[in-house]
Amino acid sequence: MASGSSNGDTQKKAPTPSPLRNSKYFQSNMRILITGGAGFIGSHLVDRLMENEKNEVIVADNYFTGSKDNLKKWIGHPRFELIRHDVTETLLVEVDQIYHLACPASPIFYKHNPVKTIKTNVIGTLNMLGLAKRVGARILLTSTSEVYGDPLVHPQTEDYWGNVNPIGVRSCYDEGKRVAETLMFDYHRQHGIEIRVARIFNTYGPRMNIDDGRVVSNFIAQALRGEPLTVQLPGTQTRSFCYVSDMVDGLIRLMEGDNTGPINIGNPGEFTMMELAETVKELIDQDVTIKVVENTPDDPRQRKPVITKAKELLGWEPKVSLREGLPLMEEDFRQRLGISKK
Ligand SMILES: NC(=O)c1ccc[n+]([C@@H]2O[C@H](COP(=O)([O-])OP(=O)(O)OC[C@H]3O[C@@H](n4cnc5c(N)ncnc54)[C@H](O)[C@@H]3O)[C@@H](O)[C@H]2O)c1
Ligand SMILES: O=C(O)[C@H]1O[C@H](OP(=O)(O)OP(=O)(O)OC[C@H]2O[C@@H](n3ccc(=O)[nH]c3=O)[C@H](O)[C@@H]2O)[C@H](O)[C@@H](O)[C@@H]1O
Repeated sequence: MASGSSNGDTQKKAPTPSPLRNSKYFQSNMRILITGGAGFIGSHLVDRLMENEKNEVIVADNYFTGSKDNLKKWIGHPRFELIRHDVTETLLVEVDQIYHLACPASPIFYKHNPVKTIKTNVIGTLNMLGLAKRVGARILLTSTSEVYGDPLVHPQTEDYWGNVNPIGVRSCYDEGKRVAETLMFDYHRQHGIEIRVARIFNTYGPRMNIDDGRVVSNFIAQALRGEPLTVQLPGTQTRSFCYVSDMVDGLIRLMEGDNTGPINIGNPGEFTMMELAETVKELIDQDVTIKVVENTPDDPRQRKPVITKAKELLGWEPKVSLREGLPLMEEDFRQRLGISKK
């Protein structure tokens, strides 16, 4: 039985997987569903899981912020399947593990249709838990550091309950993810489902949408186009940035380990947005200017993970520093924008 939940471990027996899984004569592969697998983190997770020849990967995505292009090297591969599917509808597949990522992550996208965002988080997670229950699959939710809201405790540990505005413009996402976490733990306690909950902190890397609107992709695209870097007020707000390969490694360790979580997965290096802009300017183009612009409501003022649990329980810590990761992302953005180095 998985451990690590301070929220009451279940006595329920987990649902049994398909009899074929234990068959003496049928050498089955591990079947893994990734919802949101056409997106930024999801497509890197697909790449990593496909490296293992014992894995079959099924991606279900509605392409709202993701794209087939992110998965083009796997389309047609015999161990890979891509389904256009919206997780707010039920999905009938036979799988052993579910990585449930489907949800727009950039604030400009999740605020674009907030009712859809909350449906994705609540109905989408209910549907995936129902699937996990029916087929006896283990399910991992990619929750977020946004469950801590505008945190009054700094840095953030997993036992902090957060400071979230329940009726604000970010609530569709942060309250949506909080309900998704609740559903995960209720299905675990009530039905014995094997759950894993990751609280992801700001992650960046190649394949982010160029016009995604998140800060690292904005600054890199702006620097490459020779446009001013838009630092939103006050500029002293902080974030901790994790490179995507480290994130994928953490998610797989969490799925494969014995701990339910929630576990913070992020890079504890903390930067103000002004420091991030200065770093991008120094690395990419010292001639670009920095322009201070209005912010959006309820923007968290500080964010930094405590990763003691991830270190102790998963043997995980990030390896790629911001100064190492930014040039890797710059290279990818240069190729996609067709801008070569001066
Ligand atoms: N990147 C980060 O910094 C970060 C931080 C915290 C949590 N997360 C979480 O990680 C997950 C992936 O984030 P990302 O950065 O790759 O974002 P992303 O927007 O690139 O990927 C999300 C994917 O989900 C798909 N999707 C959205 N709504 C869907 C729906 N209703 N049905 C099916 N598919 C749907 C999108 O098309 C996209 O492919 C999300 O759950 C996000 O909340 C990300
Ligand atoms: O890690 C997390 O938990 C969350 O992090 C991000 O949310 P946020 O930190 O608000 O992401 P950004 O939009 O990249 O903003 C980061 C900071 O940069 C600032 N910013 C953003 C864009 C910009 O052009 N300039 C700028 O200064 C914002 O005001 C904010 O303070 C993600 O987009 C969420 O999906 C994720 O759940």
